[in-house]
Amino acid sequence: MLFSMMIKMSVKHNIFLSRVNVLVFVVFLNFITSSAVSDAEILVKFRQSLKNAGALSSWEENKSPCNGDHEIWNGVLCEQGTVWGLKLENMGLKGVIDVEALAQMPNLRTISFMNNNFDGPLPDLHKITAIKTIYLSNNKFSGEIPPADFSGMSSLKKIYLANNKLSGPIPESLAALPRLKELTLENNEFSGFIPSFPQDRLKVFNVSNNKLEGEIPNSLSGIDASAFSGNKDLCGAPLKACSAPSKVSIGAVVIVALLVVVAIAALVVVFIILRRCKKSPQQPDESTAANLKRMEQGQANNANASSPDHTGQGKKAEQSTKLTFLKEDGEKFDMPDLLKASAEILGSGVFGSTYKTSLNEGKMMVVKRFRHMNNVSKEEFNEHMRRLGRLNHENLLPIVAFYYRKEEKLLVSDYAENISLAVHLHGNRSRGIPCPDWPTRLKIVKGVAKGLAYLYNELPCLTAPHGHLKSSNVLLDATFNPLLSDYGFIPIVNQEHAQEHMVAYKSPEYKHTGRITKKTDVWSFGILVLEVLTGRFPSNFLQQGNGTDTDLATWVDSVVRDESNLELVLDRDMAGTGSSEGEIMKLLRVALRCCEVDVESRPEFKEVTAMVDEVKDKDDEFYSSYASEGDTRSSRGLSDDFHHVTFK
Ligand SMILES: Nc1ncnc2c1ncn2[C@@H]1O[C@H](COP(=O)(O)OP(=O)(O)OP(=O)(O)O)[C@@H](O)[C@H]1O
Repeated sequence: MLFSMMIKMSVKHNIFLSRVNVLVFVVFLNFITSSAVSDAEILVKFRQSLKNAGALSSWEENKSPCNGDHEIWNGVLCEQGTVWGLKLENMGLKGVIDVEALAQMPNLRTISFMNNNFDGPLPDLHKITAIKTIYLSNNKFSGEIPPADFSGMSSLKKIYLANNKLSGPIPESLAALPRLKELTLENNEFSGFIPSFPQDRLKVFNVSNNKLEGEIPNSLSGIDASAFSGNKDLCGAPLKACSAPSKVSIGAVVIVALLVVVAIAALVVVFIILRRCKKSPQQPDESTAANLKRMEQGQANNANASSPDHTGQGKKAEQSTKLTFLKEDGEKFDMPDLLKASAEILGSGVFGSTYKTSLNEGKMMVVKRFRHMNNVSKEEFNEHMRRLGRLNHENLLPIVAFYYRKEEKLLVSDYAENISLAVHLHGNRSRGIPCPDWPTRLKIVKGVAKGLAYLYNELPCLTAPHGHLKSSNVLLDATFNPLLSDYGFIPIVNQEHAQEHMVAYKSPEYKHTGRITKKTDVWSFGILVLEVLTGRFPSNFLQQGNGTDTDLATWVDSVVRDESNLELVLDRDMAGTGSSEGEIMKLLRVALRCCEVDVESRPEFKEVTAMVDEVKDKDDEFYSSYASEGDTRSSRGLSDDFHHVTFK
């Protein structure tokens, strides 16, 4: 308060301040911001080794990252003017995590770099000795973790490393951590035995879908079996008992030795044949590879600056880059028209990168590259695109044109002026990104429901008509009208990629039964509405396979069981909520019903649309009758312990 008053005074009466006053002010300023300034310096240095760090452009060394408990910089968590956490999620970050820099921040207790593109070995985290929670899931970290990498980290309570490509043994030093409560290592390539974690301390534990083998340590026998599923050769409680080792007879040893000799001989023969074949190699499809390369180069050049290709090679590439248009009306152009303009990268998603570019007349277009649709033939792809191209609804982003090549596909669409819901919910306020108020959020939710209902009607053959509903795929036009994007892709995305990345495959039913259903999009819609109302990233709330449901819905459900707690879950930045609590609660209950883990109890989308239609932006006399039935609506299983899923 005093600080802001002084700033105001200094601006207003600047010219009247005496030299002495200025001096006193500067000394005072230095005194109260000294620790924040040093955080700023460290973080600016930390950012230098990151790539694709556009989301951190608010990090300016001469500005403090925090104002009291409020963050000024994007992605920092503040307490009493100092940075206690970094939450750099979903930012497409790459490069090197400068641990040396972070180790200099005495108050740093939590870091999350989830859902980015970091690769290479896991950073040497034990240098940040006082750290309590580390979230690095959903990146591309790979390689072995040295056995002693976590030694000495006596404060460490939570480590999330799921969905990376980490390999080798699970480090012994992890099992030796004295305070470790939560550990997720699922969907990696860890091999060998599970070390012996001390009994009864781990509340969240998951090592499913690795290459682990051997007997599960006794201390972990009480954990749900799903936490160990999908491994190479694990046995013992909670899985089936290990079979006793059988005695090996001399005869068996002789047979195995003989087999080995035969196998080696066969390998030698194959080797000789291969060497002979090498003398007349088959030529690779040069033209395809080269054309793609040229096109990629064209795009890369254009991502930086306007650079039309005047070479003969460029001409060849132009010829091979014919766009197929999906609508009769509307301007026609070709790939070189898009590539001539200077393109700006909007971001990199799970399918590839997305660029904004402008046509000759200045019309903004968006080109999205897909790299994970290789298994689909040209005919299938064309047919599916034409089916999507026939869709027409005010809440769908139309696909204007597409381009097919075996190795990659491009989709062209109009540019949505206000980018996406994700940007407005989680974007940087200090960069002038407005925060939508309650009526705007309700308008967006209603539009999304309409768009989704239309998809259910028009694409009845698709199990999940959208399949990838999330806030960055809800684009916003100039009037904040929502436009769904990336819909209807499930049939054309490579299965393994879809399973790993698409929202539909993260639904509870996919986790439990390996299937998605007609109600999977209903679940995604529920999660999206909760994100809209709470302002929280759903990916911060991971669902674990050990019996404790810890998703965003469970957390909200457990807090608003007592409706007077509504305020505790609502986004604090959402304005315009006065006299609307009843209606907000109504929408929240609809969202929770959509998030029923049990697919049977989850409503059909038609029902959801009707319920959303009823929500108004102001309370009226109907609210009192609604409130009396409110608690009976949700039958979700509730978790007592939801603290471990909140970021703090
Ligand atoms: N037509 C468009 N107009 C404006 N912004 C867009 C458009 N299409 C995509 N974007 C924005 O560009 C960014 C990158 O989009 P992209 O689709 O590549 O990634 P994503 O939505 O984050 O992830 P995913 O690949 O899973 O959909 C996102 O912020 C997205 O909202």
